[in-house]
Amino acid sequence: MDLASRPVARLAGATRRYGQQTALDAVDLVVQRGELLALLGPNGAGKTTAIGLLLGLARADAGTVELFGMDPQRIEARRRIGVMLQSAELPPTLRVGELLRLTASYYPVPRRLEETAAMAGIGDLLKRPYAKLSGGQQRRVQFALAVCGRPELLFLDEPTVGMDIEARQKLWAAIRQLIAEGCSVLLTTHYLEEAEALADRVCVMTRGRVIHEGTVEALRARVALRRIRCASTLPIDALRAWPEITDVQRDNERLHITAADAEAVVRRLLAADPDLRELEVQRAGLAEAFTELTRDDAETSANQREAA
Ligand SMILES: Nc1ncnc2c1ncn2[C@@H]1O[C@H](COP(=O)(O)OP(=O)(O)OP(=O)(O)O)[C@@H](O)[C@H]1O
Repeated sequence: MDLASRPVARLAGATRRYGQQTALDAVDLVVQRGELLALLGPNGAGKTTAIGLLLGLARADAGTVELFGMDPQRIEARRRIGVMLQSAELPPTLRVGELLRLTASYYPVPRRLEETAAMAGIGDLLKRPYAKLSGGQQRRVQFALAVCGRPELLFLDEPTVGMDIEARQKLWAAIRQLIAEGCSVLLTTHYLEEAEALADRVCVMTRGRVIHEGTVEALRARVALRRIRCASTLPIDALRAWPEITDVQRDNERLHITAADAEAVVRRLLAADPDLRELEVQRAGLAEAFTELTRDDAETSANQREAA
């Protein structure tokens, strides 16, 4: 395999246990060069554990873990990554500019300080002590520290938690710029719109296992649901009784309906309410697909437990 087509990070059959708890159960996962892979899953799914193995913070009990084809604890591998974890313990008295200079000094070809600061939107914070910043500002500084070394692979563990909408949009733009430069990214997030906005591929985990892997489109397509919106006075209790409808909510005069067979529902709606207006039909998004997948998996596991 030539170097360019080799994955930048790889878990193969990786298992990690904590006492009786299997946090990762024979997980296969690869991050290819230049892609953004979003790791999704409910709390406790094993996302942080998977990242911890790839960072060499913990060892796998079984299976293979590689960063650039090497053991993740090798310094040659570590110099090529940038990391933004959920919690960061940084020296509180250092000023932001000092922190950036110090971190950049660990890398062979770091970015210029001004470039990093512009990328993370922290140009006005460089002289401030880190501990005095707001939570959202600290997250931006942590992002700057993760990218200052011009990493080939960036780990972002729930990077936009605590950020306001504007800060989140700016961070997304910076991530897109990094991808355009050829950087690979492994991102975990609970915001499905974040995965939808950024990811080439998504990997959905629950209870230590990967239950789906593919493009955002492929994940959406696994759920055939459509979202129907319209303005109508039809009572939702009556609509809930229609077998074609999966879910229905009312927001003032607007109805929000989820259904697998949208055409059948639309025909029935139009027949039932001649005054119906503002009809819209859309494919369901990642949120519905994700809920459906994790519910299916929970049901399958419950059935397996019953059968055992
Ligand atoms: N150091 C540890 N000691 C004991 N159990 C742990 C440890 N780290 C993780 N676990 C357990 O392993 C499982 C997976 O946890 P992990 O933090 O990887 O999940 P996650 O998908 O990152 O969750 P979240 O979305 O809440 O961050 C959980 O059941 C957790 O309790």
